[in-house]
Amino acid sequence: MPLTITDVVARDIRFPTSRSLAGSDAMHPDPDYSAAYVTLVTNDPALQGDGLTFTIGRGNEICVAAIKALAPLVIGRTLEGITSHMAAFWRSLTAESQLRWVGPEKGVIHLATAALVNAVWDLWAKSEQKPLWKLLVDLSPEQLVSCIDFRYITDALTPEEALTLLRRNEPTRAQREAEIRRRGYPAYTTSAGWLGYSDEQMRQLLREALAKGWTHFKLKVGANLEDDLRRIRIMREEIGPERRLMVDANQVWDVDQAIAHMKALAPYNPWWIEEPTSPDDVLGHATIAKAIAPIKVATGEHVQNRVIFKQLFQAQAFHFCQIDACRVGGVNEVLAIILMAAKFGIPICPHAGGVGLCEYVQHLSIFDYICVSASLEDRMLEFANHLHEHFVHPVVIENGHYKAPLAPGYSATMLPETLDAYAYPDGAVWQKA
Ligand SMILES: C[C@H](O)[C@@H](O)CC(=O)C(=O)O
Ligand SMILES: [Mg+2]
Repeated sequence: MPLTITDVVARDIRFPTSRSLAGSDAMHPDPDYSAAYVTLVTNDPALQGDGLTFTIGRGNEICVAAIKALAPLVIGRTLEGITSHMAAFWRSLTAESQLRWVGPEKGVIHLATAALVNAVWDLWAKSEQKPLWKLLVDLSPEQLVSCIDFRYITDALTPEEALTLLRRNEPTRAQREAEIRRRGYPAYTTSAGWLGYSDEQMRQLLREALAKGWTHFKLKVGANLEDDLRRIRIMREEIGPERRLMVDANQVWDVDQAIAHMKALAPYNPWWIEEPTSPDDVLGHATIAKAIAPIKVATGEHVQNRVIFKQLFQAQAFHFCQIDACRVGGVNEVLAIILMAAKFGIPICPHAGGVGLCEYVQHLSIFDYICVSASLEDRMLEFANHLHEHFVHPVVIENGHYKAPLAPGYSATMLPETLDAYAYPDGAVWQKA
């Protein structure tokens, strides 16, 4: 009997993080970290696929509705039927003849696609008894390329070029895998620098983070210049002149404002400015990047699909590619972006400030290192220290590094008691509120 998806359960899970201001930034001062959470039920009671897409509260119910709209495209399909034609499966979701109109390949419908597609990859990895990164690492270059829908990107990356990029490092995959299993993947922390934290709280968290061995720190900016200057001075004082400091404006500025603001912060030696302006403004990013050099530009958590990433690469508009496991349409599209980044020589530093994102992106960076980039230079995973206790296999951090996850799957499976208690609006946590 082939493994068949018999049902799709979509849940609205929300955590009241706005009460502590964890996750706050200049554009999103009160996020309730949330997940539109998918379970693929199969004809094997011992095997299910779990996936999620990340939102920050209100609107999560819209993602759940979109998942329900896509579910009939998945129910009744066999895992083998999907995985043997991965690119066609992905296109069957993103190019569905009527649903496409409410995208295409962007916004709520694409977030929902990510939840479903990631759940399929989780199911595949669990059925192979491998963590997702290892499933990817064990696929041949041909198999990896066959997972990608190249529509709209062949002017930047052809399937043949993707194959060449993957074959380049194939003979040395094993040594990098051994290294990652031994040392883990380097990371930076965002957890001390949320915008809503007081100066005292920030100092305290920075001291704790330094004691734990963190060497790279991100600070939220963009409220007003006076506050930003005070907060960046505090962070520099605490971490010293050598450690890396990155700032993140979460899209609040116009292009000229971003340039002026970053010139004012330049004396504190920020390494990158993240999301200085609208994520859709490719040429605006390029203008900012030119004007504020040597400060670099990072973006990606709101870049909606591989097409906009393609333009950012082509226009030399950014220096760090911050893929998000849920913003684009799941693992398949992430593979396309990782390969384009390799071709254009841009390092991948995934976005992970959200629930479940750290659990996800560790797999993507480990795959990138072993199979594609073969380099750790200027590459780091983000770490945000929230809500990991709700996962069956939470991330493990040691001395500023993610340890390679070893449990089968894509690591986004939540505990059953979490799914009950944090269900919105009926779970105990929300009923009490
Ligand atoms: C609303 C989120 O917490 C956002 O601020 C995360 C983010 O920008 C990041 O982690 O980077
Ligand atoms: Mg950010």
